Amino acid sequence: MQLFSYPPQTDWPALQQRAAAQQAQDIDERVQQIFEDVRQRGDAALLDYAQRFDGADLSGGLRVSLDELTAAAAQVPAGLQAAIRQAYANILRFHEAQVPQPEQVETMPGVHCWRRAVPVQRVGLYIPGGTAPLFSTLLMLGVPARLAACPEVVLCTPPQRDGSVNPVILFTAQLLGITTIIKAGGAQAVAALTGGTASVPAVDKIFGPGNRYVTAAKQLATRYGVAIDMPAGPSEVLVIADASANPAFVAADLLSQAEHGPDSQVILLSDSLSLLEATQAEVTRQLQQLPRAEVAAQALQESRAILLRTPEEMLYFSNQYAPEHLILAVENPEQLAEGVTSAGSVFLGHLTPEAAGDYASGTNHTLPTNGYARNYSGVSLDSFLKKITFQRLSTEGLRQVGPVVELMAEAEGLRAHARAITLRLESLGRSIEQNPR
Ligand SMILES: NC(=O)c1ccc[n+]([C@@H]2O[C@H](COP(=O)([O-])OP(=O)(O)OC[C@H]3O[C@@H](n4cnc5c(N)ncnc54)[C@H](O)[C@@H]3O)[C@@H](O)[C@H]2O)c1
Ligand SMILES: N[C@H](CO)Cc1c[nH]c[nH+]1
Ligand SMILES: [Zn+2]
Repeated sequence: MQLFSYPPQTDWPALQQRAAAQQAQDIDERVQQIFEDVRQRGDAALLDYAQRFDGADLSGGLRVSLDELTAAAAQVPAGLQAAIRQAYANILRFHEAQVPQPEQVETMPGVHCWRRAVPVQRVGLYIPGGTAPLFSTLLMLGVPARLAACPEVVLCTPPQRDGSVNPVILFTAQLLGITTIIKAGGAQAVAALTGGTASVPAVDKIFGPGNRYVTAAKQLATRYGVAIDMPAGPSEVLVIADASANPAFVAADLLSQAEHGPDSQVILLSDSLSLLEATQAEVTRQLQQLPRAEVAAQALQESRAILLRTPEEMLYFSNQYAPEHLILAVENPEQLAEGVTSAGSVFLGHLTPEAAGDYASGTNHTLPTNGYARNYSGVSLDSFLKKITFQRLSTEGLRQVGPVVELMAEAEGLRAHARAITLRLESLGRSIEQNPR
């Protein structure tokens, strides 16, 4: 992890470009080929990719059978089952608070307008499984999908080498009532959810994080009329730490995102050189103890520890960078938090590790990466809902709003629009004097 002091502000956006550059053309081209292949060969293409990328022989079928699903719980230790249930309850509580309230507005006498939330009808949930089976991600997507009452939920996740799906993922799926589970990962899974195959139903919206192939594939899916939650690629964290921070805690937080993948990026900002140096020493020490040390070490090569001058400067940097996760390991985190304008999710104080949000505190961990926190929110209940507006005009309402519309339509040169009002007003017996023209 390289140490920088006072980098010129003009260099800051360049940090963000790193991942963008990696989202290179070759990945897009590869993903396009995979889409075309899945479109032409359907399930046969999925079977080939499972063999090639996951080392799995799926000739027994792409779908998880009911037997596989029901056998999963017995393979999950009771303690882990209880932890998953607790996380489920917390995530549910947080997302239940997002249930939209009914809206009814009478904008003019007799003009009634209202909005109703309806679930996206067919949703695809992508659960990463390339290097770690992220059953926690299934909770993050499955809980709001269930709360929204989406009628059709299709889960895709890469198979293990023996052709099975990780039992903890299956146990979590059972908890959520999800039964359509496809053994497919990467861009090919996203392609299958986009166009459908014999075994994979096409969906209206695709959710979930993944590596660069998955993220590029989701972005390609939007060109075929399928919606996505957001670009949620390789994990990131930015920590703002002052002299009051504990270097061991900060190092652990940085490593917790570095261990996700070689293309993760972690950034440490501080106005204390001694904190930066102590944290770097801790990172080196703790890294050696990690089973995924090699992965984390690769991520650290493109990560940065940066000495800045003031809390305002650190906040400015962070808002420009727009991290997926922002940790405020400072004495007065509330004050700094008020100035946050771009971040996926924010963690305040020395006792709030980002790992809490990854698993169990209740907030959603599917978040925008690579600077997309500038213009996207993370997954929430809203992501699974569409809001449809309704209206009804009474006689009084038509008389009130009609003349306004007639005038505006005429001014735009759209006579048919005006006539749709005029004919109705005349049917109600509007006098010539009432006519606005
Ligand atoms: N932003 C978020 O909210 C969030 C949340 C959780 C995880 N993540 C990120 O998700 C990612 C998970 O990545 P992962 O790789 O472990 O699992 P993954 O499931 O995303 O990807 C695995 C699949 O990638 C495909 N693949 C691998 N190499 C390929 C190649 N050379 N060509 C084409 N396809 C290839 C394979 O099909 C494989 O099944 C990590 O980067 C992690 O940081 C992000
Ligand atoms: N930190 C990830 C989001 O970037 C989510 C996760 C899942 N498991 C552990 N962490
Ligand atoms: Zn994580």
